[in-house]
Amino acid sequence: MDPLRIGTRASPLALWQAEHVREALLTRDPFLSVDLVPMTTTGDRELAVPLHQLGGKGLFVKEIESALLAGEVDLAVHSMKDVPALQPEGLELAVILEREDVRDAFVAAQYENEIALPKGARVGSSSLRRRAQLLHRRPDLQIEDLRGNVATRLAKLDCGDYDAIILAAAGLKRLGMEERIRSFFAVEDSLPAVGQGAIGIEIRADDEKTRSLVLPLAHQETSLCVRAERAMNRTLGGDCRLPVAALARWKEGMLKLEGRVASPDGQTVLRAEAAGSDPIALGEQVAEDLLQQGAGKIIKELQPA
Ligand SMILES: NCc1[nH]cc(CCC(=O)O)c1CC(=O)O
Repeated sequence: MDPLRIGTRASPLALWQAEHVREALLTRDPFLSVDLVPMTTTGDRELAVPLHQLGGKGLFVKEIESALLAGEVDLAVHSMKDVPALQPEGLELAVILEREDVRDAFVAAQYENEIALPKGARVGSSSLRRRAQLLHRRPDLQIEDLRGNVATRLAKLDCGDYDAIILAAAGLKRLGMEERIRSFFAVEDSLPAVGQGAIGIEIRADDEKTRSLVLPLAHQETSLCVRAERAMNRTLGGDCRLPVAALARWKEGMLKLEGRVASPDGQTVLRAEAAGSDPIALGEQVAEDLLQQGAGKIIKELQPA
């Protein structure tokens, strides 16, 4: 049988995630043959440009989606955080795996957490979402751009470019670098990105063979939560470059979704929350609430010209 080809970014975290999917597939069927096909994306290449200024959505997935559509790979493994709210015609997010830690992590040499940071300290993050929420509480801090894969960002911290940096806990944990985490942000303080901590599998919508192989890897609860967060993002017209945050949780048969849209300077943080059972309706409801409060204006001002 032809090997199943997994398209992935070439970063260590992306390779870990693709390998994780490969192993899960092989656990179910040891006779499968599964190859990884690593690729470099625009988001990996354009490191000099702040994320939110790079034009176009899906900078970390576009090349992989093209390879999928062209039949060069059979499935793509993504960080859900990097996947735009809409899939290209012919592709489908078939599976979302169980979520890792959703929180943002505080990483620093000298300081234990945000409270310990002196006035005017330099914090590295290229995420407008992290920047805005941190500045909301600590307008004195200097947030500076920080791009590159996890190891690159840690190296920039280690050489003294920043007093602290913020990274997703999930990435550090997966890479076995949990000991670098000095503390975790409470989700109330740094509400995560849509899909943060979750891995998704994208396939060609008409590829029933691959679909049946990957479907057993789906995690029901995570799927519901991430679909609610993504429905919110879709309604807002947002993507991971914008100061948009969301977290859905599943409790006793009910979904609870909290969403935020912030101005990049952190002065305005709009918040909305609702509960329900249908993830799409819930996501749309929370988005409508945020739009009522003026989220559209914040998002519009941030769209590249
Ligand atoms: N945009 C890069 C990216 N995409 C996914 C993760 C972390 C892992 C995850 O959220 O699943 C990261 C790094 C980071 O935010 O620190």
